[in-house]
Amino acid sequence: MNIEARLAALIGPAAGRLHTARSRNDQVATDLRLWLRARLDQADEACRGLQAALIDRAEEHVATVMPGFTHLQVAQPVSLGHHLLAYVEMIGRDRGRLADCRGRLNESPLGAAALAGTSFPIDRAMTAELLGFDRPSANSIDAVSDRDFVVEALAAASLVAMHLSRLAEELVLWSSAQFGFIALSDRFSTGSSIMPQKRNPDAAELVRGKTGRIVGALIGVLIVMKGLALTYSKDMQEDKEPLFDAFDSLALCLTAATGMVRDMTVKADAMARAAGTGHATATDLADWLVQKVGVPFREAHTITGQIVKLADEKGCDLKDLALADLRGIEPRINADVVALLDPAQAIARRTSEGGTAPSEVAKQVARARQRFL
Ligand SMILES: N/C(=N\CCC[C@H](N)C(=O)O)N[C@@H](CC(=O)O)C(=O)O
Repeated sequence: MNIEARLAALIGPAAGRLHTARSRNDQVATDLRLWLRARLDQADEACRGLQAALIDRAEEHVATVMPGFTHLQVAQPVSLGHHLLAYVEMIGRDRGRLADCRGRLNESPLGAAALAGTSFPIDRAMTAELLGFDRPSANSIDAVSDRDFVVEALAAASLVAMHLSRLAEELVLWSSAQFGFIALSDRFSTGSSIMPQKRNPDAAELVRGKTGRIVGALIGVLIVMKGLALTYSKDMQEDKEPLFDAFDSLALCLTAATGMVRDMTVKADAMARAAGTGHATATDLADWLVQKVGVPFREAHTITGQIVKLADEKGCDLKDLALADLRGIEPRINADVVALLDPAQAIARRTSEGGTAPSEVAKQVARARQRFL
C-alpha cells in the first residue's frame, strides 16, 4: 500500500492500476518466500565457512590425542581432528535440510490474489520465472494460507543452532582451567569487571544462549499457525518478527563459531595428559585379553576391572602400573601390553572406516573437503 501511495505521488492516478489482480495475501506470501530464499542461501554459505574452518583445524590435528567422553566421563582416547570432523558431518546434514527447505519453498504464490485466484488474464508462469521461482504454486488457497515454509526454515535453523550450541558448550568446557584444552582468542573472550584473572568465553556462551531464541521462534510460529482456519488471518503477520530475529541470530552465531574455531589455540600437551588419565585405555586391555589370551570378553572385562581398581588404590592411571602389578592379577599378561596402554597407540589401532586412527582421520579430511567445500 505504501509503494502504491508513493507511486501515486509520482505518476498520479495510473498508480491505482498497480494492484490489479493482486492482494496483500499473495504479495506477502511471495515477498516472504523471496526474503527467506536469500537468507537460506546466506546461511548455507556461512555453514560452508564453518565446515572449512573445522576441516582446516582437523587436518592440523589429525594425530592430536585427547580423551573422548561418554556421560562426560573419560571413555576412550580419540583424535581431536576426528572430534572436529564430527561437527562437519552434522553441519553437512544441516546444509541438506536448508537446501530441502529452499527447494520446497521456491514456488510463486503471486496470482493467487486474496485466495481464489483472479478473473484477469494473468500469466503466473511468467511472473514466477521473472522472480526466480521454479513454478507457480498449484493451489491458490494453499498459496495464501500456509506458512509451513517458515516453520520448516526455522526447524532447519534450530538444528544448525543446536549443533552450534553443542560446539559452543565444548569450547566453554575446554577453555576452563579444569580442562585447559584450548584458549579462545581475545576477539571471542572478555575480562571480568571485578576478577582480574578471568577470561570469560562470552561469544561461546552467547551462541549457546541465542540457540534458545531460535528454537523459541520455531515454537512461536508453530503455535501461531496451529489454530488458523484457512485461508489468511492477520495472526500470520506474527511470523515476521521471530523469523527475522532467528535468521539474524543464526548468522551471528555462525560467524562467531567460525571465528572461534579458526582462532582457538589448541593445548595439545594438556589434551594428551588428560587422555592419559581416567584409565582411558582399559577397553584396549580388555580387547587384548580377548584377542591374545583367548578369554571371553566378559571375563576380560572383569580382569581389567580388577586392574583398574588396583590402579585407583595406587593412585595412578592404568597405563602407569608396573608389568608385575598387571601380572599379579592376570599372569598371562606380557610386556606387549605396556605399549598397548599408550593413548597414541590406542588411537592408531582404530583403523575401522570412520574411526579415530590418524590414518583414517586423514582420509576423512580429504573426503570432507571433496563433499562439502
Ligand atoms: N489484510 C490482509 N493481508 C495483510 C497481509 C500482510 C501482513 N502484513 C502480513 O504480514 O501477513 N488481507 C486482506 C486482503 C488484502 O488486504 O489484500 C483480507 O484477506 O481481507
